[in-house]
Amino acid sequence: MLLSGLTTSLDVLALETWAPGTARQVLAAEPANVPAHAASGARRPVLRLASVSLSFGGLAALRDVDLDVAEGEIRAVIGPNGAGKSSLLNVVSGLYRPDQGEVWLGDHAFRQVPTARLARHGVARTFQNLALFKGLSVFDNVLMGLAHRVRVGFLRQLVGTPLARRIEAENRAAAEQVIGFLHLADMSDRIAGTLPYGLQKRVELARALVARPKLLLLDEPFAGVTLSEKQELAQHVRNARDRYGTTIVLIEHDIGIVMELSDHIAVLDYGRKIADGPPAEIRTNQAVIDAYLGVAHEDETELAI
Ligand SMILES: Nc1ncnc2c1ncn2[C@@H]1O[C@H](COP(=O)(O)OP(=O)(O)OP(=O)(O)O)[C@@H](O)[C@H]1O
Repeated sequence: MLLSGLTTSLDVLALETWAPGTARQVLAAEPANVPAHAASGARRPVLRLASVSLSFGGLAALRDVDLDVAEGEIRAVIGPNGAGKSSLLNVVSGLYRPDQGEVWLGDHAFRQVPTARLARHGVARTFQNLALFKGLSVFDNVLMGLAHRVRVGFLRQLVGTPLARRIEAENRAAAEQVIGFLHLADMSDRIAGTLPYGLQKRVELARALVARPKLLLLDEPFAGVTLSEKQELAQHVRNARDRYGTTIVLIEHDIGIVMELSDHIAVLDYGRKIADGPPAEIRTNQAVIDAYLGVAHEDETELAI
């Protein structure tokens, strides 16, 4: 418990923190161009993809994709099966290194985002298949969302000290806060694996939010949950953006919920971005309609454009 608890106020110890305006640029494998928003003085996007291409053998999963996601936005990335959605999310979270292009997290430009330092760059993600510790309580699962902030060696030195106790108290308070915010307080002591699937998804959201990420990546957050759970979860996602100002990027097949929830939607088809705009525009975009009608999956055409 102490180990998972020892993290919070050690913002001081974070190796690198997200500090727009003051952050140094790191790890640009090649010299990064100054992005247009910086040159113009416009507010910088929280996430930017610049000409990102990725291929597997001869197969192009992403082709020259640009994407700007503004602070506080809920941005969905949709597209038919195999369009490149997961590839895009995996590039943003550093699991894949693009063949070409850059990913910008605030002021930091990367050819390959360093997965191990994702949290320190203010990014959290959830996974399509739940990645909870099923044998731990809801509370302990949420605490784990803070476990990245302190180095283990330092943490050992701290055990038993007043600082350690203070950090643990702060972590527990942060976990309680987000658990309450997501209406999970009644089941805080329950073993996560015993909860209905929709609630487990909510616990995963709580764990991703506890460190107050600037950017939250949601990988098919509504897959496998019931209709009413979907509505609840969507409301929680919206509340998280409203309360914490979290910028959210989600990939999702349920177009109905995407249309309701998103401020903007980017559409991929065969690895190319074919549209990007507010839901009303996407709904009537002919290239999008053609892309969806070109595949014979009912769940995708349901949204039907
Ligand atoms: N690790 C990999 N190795 C080889 N090919 C891959 C790999 N990951 C993705 N691909 C291929 O890249 C293309 C894009 O796949 P991706 O999973 O990104 O699409 P998607 O839009 O997320 O699809 P889905 O909706 O079915 O999950 C597909 O043709 C896929 O087969």
